[in-house]
Amino acid sequence: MSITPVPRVAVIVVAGGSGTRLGAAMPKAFVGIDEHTMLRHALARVFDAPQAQVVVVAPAGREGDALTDAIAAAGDRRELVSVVTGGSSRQASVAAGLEALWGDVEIVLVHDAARALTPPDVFARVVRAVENGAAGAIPVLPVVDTIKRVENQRIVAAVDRAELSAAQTPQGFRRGILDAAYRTAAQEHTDDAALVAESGHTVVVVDGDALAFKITTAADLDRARSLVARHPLPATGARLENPPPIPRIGVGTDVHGFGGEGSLWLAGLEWPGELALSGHSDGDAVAHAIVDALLSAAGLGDIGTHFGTDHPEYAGAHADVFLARTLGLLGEAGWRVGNVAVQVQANRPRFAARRIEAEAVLSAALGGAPVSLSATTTDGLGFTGRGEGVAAFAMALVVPA
Ligand SMILES: Nc1ccn([C@@H]2O[C@H](COP(=O)(O)OP(=O)(O)OP(=O)(O)O)[C@@H](O)[C@H]2O)c(=O)n1
Ligand SMILES: C[C@](O)(CO)[C@H](O)COP(=O)(O)O
Repeated sequence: MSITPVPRVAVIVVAGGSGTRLGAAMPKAFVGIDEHTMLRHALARVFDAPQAQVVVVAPAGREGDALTDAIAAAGDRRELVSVVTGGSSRQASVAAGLEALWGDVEIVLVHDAARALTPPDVFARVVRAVENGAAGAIPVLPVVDTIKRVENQRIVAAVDRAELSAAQTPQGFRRGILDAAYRTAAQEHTDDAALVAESGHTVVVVDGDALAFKITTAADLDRARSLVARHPLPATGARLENPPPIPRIGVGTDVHGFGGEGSLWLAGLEWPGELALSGHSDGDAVAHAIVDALLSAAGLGDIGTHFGTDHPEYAGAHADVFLARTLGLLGEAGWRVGNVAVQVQANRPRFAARRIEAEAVLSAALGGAPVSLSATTTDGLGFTGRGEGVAAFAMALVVPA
């Protein structure tokens, strides 16, 4: 009985670009989608299929960061990973990756780190097409817009979109064919299929995937962030099949001093006859601590990110405005509120008689999510004990919507 050997597959993950169109303060592959970088997300999906070798192409000076991401994604397959330094174009970066391939690799996939959410199925389709005899295979999606050829701001022709496809990665090739195409390339191309076609080989297409979109602009990054918020990466090296939706907790604190004008507003209630707190808004430390806890749980920054003093619309605003906006931010990112617990430290006001009322008001502002409130004094210690102000501490749980 003869056994057909399984071809050795390598993936070159190109992460060497600067990301000028994204305009972040760092090379694009190291921008965070959540607590993980774009590169880490791309590699998690690469490692979700068995590979013989993974070569990461990093921008000069960021090789160490790339190795950290690669090791985290590889888990117990650390020995498959290497990092090389990229070049001044994507093509030069792929060429650097090709130099690092092991001698026995037979099929090479080239993948953009910028297509960070590409599902493992797409890799499998590309490998299968090359295993079945194609010189090269790339994933494509149909073009959905009406296409025009434009010159000098004028339409000069309509282009039949049925003839067009949008190319994605990973792009896979027989190793010898890709090596030769890179050795003989006469010009710069934006993808590998173009070099292989230029060298006289036929490249076939397989179905692409909407999730394999390239993170090119700030809007693409927002889209990736909102998708990942609902399905975060599992722990180091773990497989991605059916990732469980993980709830997240967050913490928030706030402090305001007495000395504001008008009435006291605290925990969403007005307290006639009590000293007012000072602040850009109404100084409601309880509401603000809850906002911080919810934003922290959803990984959406903190109150200053969304409600800073540079937002005049929040001057004097009460809890309902802050909490409704926070609920909206969470919803856009794919989260709903599980519950909130908040504790106030203050000599005054006395919460015992109005605790239930405050919980109901805060809960209503959060779309009905349970809010529990407790209050304490500090035995005369600290600024709250001296009656100078109020402190609040909140914890929140958010769950995927
Ligand atoms: N010198 C380069 C340029 C690009 N790439 C990689 O090629 C992929 C596709 O490129 P693109 O999205 O165009 O990335 P950038 O070149 O970084 O972006 P921009 O064109 O906006 O500067 C990315 O994963 C990018 O890191 C690379 O490895 N080396
Ligand atoms: C390789 C690629 O992602 C396939 O769509 C694309 O060609 C990269 O090109 P870009 O022009 O540098 O974005």
